[in-house]
Amino acid sequence: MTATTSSQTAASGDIHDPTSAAYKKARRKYLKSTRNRPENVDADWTPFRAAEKKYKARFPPPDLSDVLDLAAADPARAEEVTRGKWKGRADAVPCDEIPLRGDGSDGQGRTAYVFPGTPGLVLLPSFVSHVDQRRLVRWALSEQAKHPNETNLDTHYILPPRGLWNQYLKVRKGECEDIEILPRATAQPPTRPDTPDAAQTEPPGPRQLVSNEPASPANYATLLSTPKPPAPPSPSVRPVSTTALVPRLRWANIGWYYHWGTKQYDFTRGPGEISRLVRELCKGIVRSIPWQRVFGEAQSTEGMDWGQSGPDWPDWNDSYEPDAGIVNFYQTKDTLMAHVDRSELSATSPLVSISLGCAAIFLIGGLTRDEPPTPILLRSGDVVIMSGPACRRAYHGVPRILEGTLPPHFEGSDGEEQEAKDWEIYEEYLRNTRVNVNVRQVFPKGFDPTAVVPEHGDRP
Ligand SMILES: O=C(O)CCC(=O)C(=O)O
Ligand SMILES: [Fe+2]
Repeated sequence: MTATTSSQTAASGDIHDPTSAAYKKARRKYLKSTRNRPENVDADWTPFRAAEKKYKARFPPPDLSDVLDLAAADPARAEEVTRGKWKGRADAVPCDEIPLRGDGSDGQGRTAYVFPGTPGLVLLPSFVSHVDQRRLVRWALSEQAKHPNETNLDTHYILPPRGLWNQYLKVRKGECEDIEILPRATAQPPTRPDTPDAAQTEPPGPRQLVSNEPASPANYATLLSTPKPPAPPSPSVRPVSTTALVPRLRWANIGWYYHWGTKQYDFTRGPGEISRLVRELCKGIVRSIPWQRVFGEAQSTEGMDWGQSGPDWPDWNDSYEPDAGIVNFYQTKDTLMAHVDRSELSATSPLVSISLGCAAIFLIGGLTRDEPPTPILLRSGDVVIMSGPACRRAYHGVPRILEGTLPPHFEGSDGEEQEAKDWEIYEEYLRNTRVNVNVRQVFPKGFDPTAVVPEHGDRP
């Protein structure tokens, strides 16, 4: 255990302890910010918005007794749960345990949970082995968040060719200077803020999520012909050191490239790479689910619209093929507001979401914001699957990252890791970070994108 670990939950930093500096500071800020607040300000909130507000609250820290936390009942995770201070309840939400397929010889967690209130939602607590969790973190920072993949920082900065994180490792190891990373805008004429292009830039900061038409095989030709101009770099961005930029990394794409301005995939850029590690892990996860137990006769089919070709779940063991996604990097104050992922043509195929590092509150609701969401405490190694018509396009979000919750298995070097020498730099970053690997399938089985001609123009 390192020195930072034992001190992270000391009195000064524990928000739950009314005598701590952290508690008093949060209280002061709360009183200041609510001083002139009109009454009834929350009268019009949707149930989803109300839940977001509840878990976002800095003061008093939210009560998590109605948050599903399956680790709270798992003796193997006791240290992780007690050390982190934040704790929900294993019986907070109605859900049913189902056994996973396979013999369990891989030593991973072998049970999943399904939710009668949200058919198609599957939770696999502690599914990813500790070794794979560390591998995924290394992969996300060192391999995925760099060219030719795109990150949120690429629009505004000229990032080092070896990738921001690899540059940072060199700086931290004393192998090079903490060089300034230059803004992209200096190399180009300034953009007037009122031009249409500028309106399509994703501003620095939290991801902006606006409404878009759901993608489907029927509108694929339109998607192809929608212009997707590159987002212009912000003219107000200043040079910044590598060290200062690392905590501002928010996302990196996986596979097909996403165009934030139109909220559509830019298929003209070709299929981006999808790493073997992620592909095999996700395919293994989907194959391990007894889908019959999730969608079979026992479950209600009411309101389950699978579309013209009917339920596709019986084929998923063979037809599931991840080809896109995003790695999200959250610092402890970051949130992801309620949204629906509907840019993929397949509206039912499993979306596999892997949590790493610090824990978070995940809210998953229904097809509108009016359905009260289910709150789930996601910890490192947990996997969520969103699938089928009631869940794949359900509203969901992450209103809170839970500080001080990095589990013990990320601490210290693992003797078997070849590059164990630099692990402490990863560990330090993870103390304030949650990484989410969010993997999707864009094209439904049997859909041939090369056979479609754009509405106006040539094939990509
Ligand atoms: O971080 C998470 O658990 C969810 C991320 C997500 O919903 C997304 O990337 O669309
Ligand atoms: Fe999402």
